[in-house]
Amino acid sequence: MSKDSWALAVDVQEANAVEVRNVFWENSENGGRRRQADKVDLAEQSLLNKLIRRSLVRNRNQVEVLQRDPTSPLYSVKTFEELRLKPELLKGVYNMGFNRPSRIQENALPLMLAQPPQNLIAQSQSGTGKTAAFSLAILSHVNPANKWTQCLCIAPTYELALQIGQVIEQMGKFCPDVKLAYGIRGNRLNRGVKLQEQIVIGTPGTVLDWCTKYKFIDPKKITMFVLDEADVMIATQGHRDQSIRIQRQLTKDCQMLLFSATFEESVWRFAEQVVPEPNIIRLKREEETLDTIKQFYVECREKEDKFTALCNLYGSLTIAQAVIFCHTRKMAAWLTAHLTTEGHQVAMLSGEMTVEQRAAVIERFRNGKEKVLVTTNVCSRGIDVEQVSLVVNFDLPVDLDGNADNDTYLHRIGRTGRFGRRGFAVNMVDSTHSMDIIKQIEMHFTKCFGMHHPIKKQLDPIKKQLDLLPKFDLSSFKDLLFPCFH
Ligand SMILES: Nc1ncnc2c1ncn2[C@@H]1O[C@H](COP(=O)(O)OP(=O)(O)OP(=O)(O)O)[C@@H](O)[C@H]1O
Repeated sequence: MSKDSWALAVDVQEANAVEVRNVFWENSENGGRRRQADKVDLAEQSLLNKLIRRSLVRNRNQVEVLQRDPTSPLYSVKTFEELRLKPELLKGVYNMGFNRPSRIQENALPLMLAQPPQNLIAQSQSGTGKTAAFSLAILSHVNPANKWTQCLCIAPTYELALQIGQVIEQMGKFCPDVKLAYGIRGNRLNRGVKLQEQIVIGTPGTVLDWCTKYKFIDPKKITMFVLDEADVMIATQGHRDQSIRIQRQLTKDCQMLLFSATFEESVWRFAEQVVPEPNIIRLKREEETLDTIKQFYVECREKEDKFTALCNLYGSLTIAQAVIFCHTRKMAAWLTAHLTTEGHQVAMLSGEMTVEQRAAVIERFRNGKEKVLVTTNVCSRGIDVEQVSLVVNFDLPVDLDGNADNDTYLHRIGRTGRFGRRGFAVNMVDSTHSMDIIKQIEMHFTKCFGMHHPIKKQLDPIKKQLDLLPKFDLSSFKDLLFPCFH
């Protein structure tokens, strides 16, 4: 790869842009330079998260609750029984294997089920139980005897809407009279029909058409409106306005609930437009640190040299599990092909794969079928595999200007303090520029954490203090890495 190649910082983009791109320049055959983009949109990322997640994301951060009426008592529940749910619904919850409410559910559920109805804006990271929470609120809210739509739920894409629908169907398994319909493109109904399903889940465009153009739904009879994935919603062209137009059709007594995994200023402004007089619940993400990570760098001359270094490390990589990060999918493909030719079994995540294919690769990796995963930054979102104890930055993370991308570095190798899993990071340095980047990263984290987290060139001097992964054989690292140093 050319030395001046660069990649966008994913975290920055996620906050600002419509889509996440990993962009790079490469020399084309006719000598010109070509721009390539590895795109993953936020809705896909969110779907990927849902497809691969089977349990709650553990989180120790405190929930912040901001009540509209600060004088009213703050309810929180530790058990589902306390919510006084219909028995068939409680059975559905237990049937899903939920024993007790998650952190966010402890506070959000009593608020959502309160009488008179309360509006809510809730933010917590992906996987903390938001979907399950509002699914329970929806099922508890609707009256099965009334054969009209009472609850509208909108999500950014067809696939995300289906995921929510599946949770509601599973949770409502013992509530046979509650029905749901999907307001998604391609789901055509005859003109003049009035929907009898109590719940409609869909995408903003279709749901808006069903309410206004086709009148399959009477928006004045909607008593609960749920907007999921607000951050993804506003990043999708048109969805923001359509969501607001749906909301304007509803009565002022309709209960409005909005959920988001992140809360930048733009999401906040949107949320305030959609949810009047809200109660607010926030659960902050646990900070990642480098405290338990041993970091090294290896000096190489060019990519072939980096490849040799990697092959030398390979035996150690596969004792535990490793993720290797490349700038671009082209580099990831090159590396995967070469590792495979050498007889190594590796998995690769690539931007060309469908979200289902990516989920399947992550699943196999999680189950240990492959020990090494090669990926680009963009594709790696959604991977949180506890047994990954080694991260290799085959290419160092840089931002648009070619400077060190510290956030991405932390995201790749950092761990949440609580679980404190030990880790090991190897950075491949192949130019004076990348040496400069490694220095920038080191300085940044020293300043930032007020503590020196050295990125060592040699393994040997600190080898003795490394009580690393129990099964890790460091001697092989040392011997095999050194040939690569200048
Ligand atoms: N109380 C609970 N007990 C055990 N598991 C739960 C509980 N609530 C949710 N889960 C499970 O945790 C996982 C994440 O939950 P959920 O999908 O509701 O989170 P989320 O915050 O909506 O995530 P996303 O933002 O990705 O949609 C799911 O597999 C879900 O079945």
